[in-house]
Amino acid sequence: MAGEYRLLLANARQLVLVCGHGEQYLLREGMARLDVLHDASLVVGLDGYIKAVGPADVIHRHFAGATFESKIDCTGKCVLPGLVDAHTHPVWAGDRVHEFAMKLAGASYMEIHQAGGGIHFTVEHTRKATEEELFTTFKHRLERMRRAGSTLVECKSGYGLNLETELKMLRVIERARQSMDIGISSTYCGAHSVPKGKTATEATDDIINNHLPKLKELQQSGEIHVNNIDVFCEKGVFDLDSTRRILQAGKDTGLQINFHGDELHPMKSAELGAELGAQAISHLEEISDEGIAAMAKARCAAVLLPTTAYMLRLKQPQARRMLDEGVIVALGSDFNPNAYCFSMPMVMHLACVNMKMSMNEALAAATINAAYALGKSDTHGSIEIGKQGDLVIINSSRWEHLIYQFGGHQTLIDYVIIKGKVVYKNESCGITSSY
Ligand SMILES: N=CN[C@@H](CCC(=O)O)C(=O)O
Ligand SMILES: [Zn+2]
Repeated sequence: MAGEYRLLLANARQLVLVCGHGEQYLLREGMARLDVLHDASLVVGLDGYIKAVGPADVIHRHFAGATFESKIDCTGKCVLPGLVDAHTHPVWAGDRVHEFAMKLAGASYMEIHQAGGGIHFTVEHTRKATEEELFTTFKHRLERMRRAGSTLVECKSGYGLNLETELKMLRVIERARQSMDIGISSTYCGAHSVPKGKTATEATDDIINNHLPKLKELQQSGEIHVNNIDVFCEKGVFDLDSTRRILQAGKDTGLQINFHGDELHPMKSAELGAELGAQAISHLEEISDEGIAAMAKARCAAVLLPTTAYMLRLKQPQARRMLDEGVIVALGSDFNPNAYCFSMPMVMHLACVNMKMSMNEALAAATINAAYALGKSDTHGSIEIGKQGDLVIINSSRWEHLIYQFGGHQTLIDYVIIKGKVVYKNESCGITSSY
């Protein structure tokens, strides 16, 4: 076939499609048995979308007369879909390394929060930071996520709590969305905590009467693009009733519901999310049996966050139980000043070891199911014709090394590609990493 294309990935030892038949998400056997091609090639068009994928000899014959802007020889290497990070808090000032020391010494997350630290500490610093300062650190964090293989990232506001700073954060996210080669799903999380000086009811009223109408106005004028609405539904933060009011109001303005629930205490958040038609709920360490059944029935994705359970020494979310009962399980890094981790490969490793997922399940949860949690599985999360050419090339002959080598992704990942464009190339590209 003649014509001009953006990229040819040639002769990959393994090309991990994840799925190949337009699936929106994977469950049980679908997750357990991923689609993998051997000795395969792939073509991305000038528009950044995948045009062909298949056995190397077939692709090379078919595209014999074509020209490519770039060609990468993947002999002996593996190609995977770009990873999708379904939960991050990446815009903030004021790290909390001192609180990490306090937690190691025995303080709980909520003890620090109730004493005015935690989210409150970060809010204080984020309110003072300029938009430029926030953008600079955010950009750097997105670059680090990309180097670890993430090509689509959910990004929350939530360290402003007042309208002015929430909008500042959303503008910073919008700037990255427009100026950087990375997929972003933007989340308004003004109900991340009850701001000092307000009751939860006052904060709820402020969000519904002031924040959401302003957000709608800015969405309509095209100044910002927000995809999801989030609330921290937790004892001592927003109770079930306030959560319901905020999420419903957000849904009424056209946002997808995607919120924090059942993390530290059983709140019946899962049941609420299923009832409201939430696209996803995160955390769920304390989910009830009824909540699991309700989420499975409502096709509401469970975004599990292994770093949080690990760092806060919480009980692990019941991933096995959810998988067995037909819940759509996704993964996120939860990058934030409490859980400082950019790396989805490390998240997958923790999900396997601590939550007892298989490597196939973890990869499906970090690709197609994470894309589903963001309402983006039409374009992301698997290697299929018509989807975005978002790809990761690792220098190993078996893709599982990406999970197996805990912290090894920095050496393993040779290239990260978004819409067929190389956005990261490893300096030490070419050195084998399987030993
Ligand atoms: N649990 C609520 N939100 C975050 C933590 C945010 C923070 O502590 O700054 C989470 O998902 O873990
Ligand atoms: Zn979170």
